[in-house]
Amino acid sequence: MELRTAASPRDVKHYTTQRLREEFLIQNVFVPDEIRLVYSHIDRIITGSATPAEKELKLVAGQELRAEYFLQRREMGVINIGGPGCICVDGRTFEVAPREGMYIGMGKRDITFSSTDKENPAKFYINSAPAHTSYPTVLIKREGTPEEDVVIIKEENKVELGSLEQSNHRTICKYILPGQVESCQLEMGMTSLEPGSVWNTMPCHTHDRRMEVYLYFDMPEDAFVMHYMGEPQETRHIVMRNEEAVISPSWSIHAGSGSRNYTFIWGMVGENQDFDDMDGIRNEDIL
Ligand SMILES: O=C(O)C(=O)C[C@H](O)C(=O)CO
Ligand SMILES: [Zn+2]
Repeated sequence: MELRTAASPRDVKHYTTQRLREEFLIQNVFVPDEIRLVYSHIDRIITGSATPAEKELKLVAGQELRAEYFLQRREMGVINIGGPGCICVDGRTFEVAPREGMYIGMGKRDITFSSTDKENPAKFYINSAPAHTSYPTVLIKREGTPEEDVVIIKEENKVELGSLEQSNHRTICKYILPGQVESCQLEMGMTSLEPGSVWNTMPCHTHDRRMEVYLYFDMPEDAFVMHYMGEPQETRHIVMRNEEAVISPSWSIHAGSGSRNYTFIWGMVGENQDFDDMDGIRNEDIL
């Protein structure tokens, strides 16, 4: 597991392009037949993936957690951005179709990932955070009929906003948050931009009580997103390619404009789970 330390805004404004990328950008997120994880000291979020192709992959705690098993003191959210696959949690197998997710509660010991078709492997994107209690483990679907251990995302949690005129027409689909899927601190969701719209999270915001990680995807090789970070009056950009993630400290804006439309997964952890607790920054005030 790779370790990233926290960073002060007073230092970050002096970073070169390369240093900014080393601290905040996560590349090679999905590697076939590997579980790859990055541990950040910022709210101790773990960001990573399981990409089972030829073989089943088992999640283990590793040296860094000094735990008997990965979720001994943690919770995790997973969203599959690849082909169909399965996640087995303590002997119970969940079939996870493309764009479906899971919340796996603290205390679940044995977690394995597999793909249905090795030619079109599942790509399980993972966010995990420290937890204090165990909430139910559920499969999260965007549509369908609720069943035992299966939650359907409520219509009120599919929020369309922005406009083509402002190049930011998009839908925020909230997978894990209070009232939808309960968790200790983790919130996760997926935002999809309409064709012709390229701006996410604009007008932008900060939220001092939560940090956030974005994973950009659904982009061809030659496309990119200029991801903007930094204090609102000290903005910097990171050029991001398909299936790369970026860490955003609580003091930083997190927005992007792409060379075309794209999709991204956001994950937040921290002091509260109030999605609307944001400090909006007026377009006139950003520097
Ligand atoms: O496009 C957007 O706007 C978002 O998806 C915003 C993120 O969900 C976010 O930053 C939540 O704090
Ligand atoms: Zn945010």
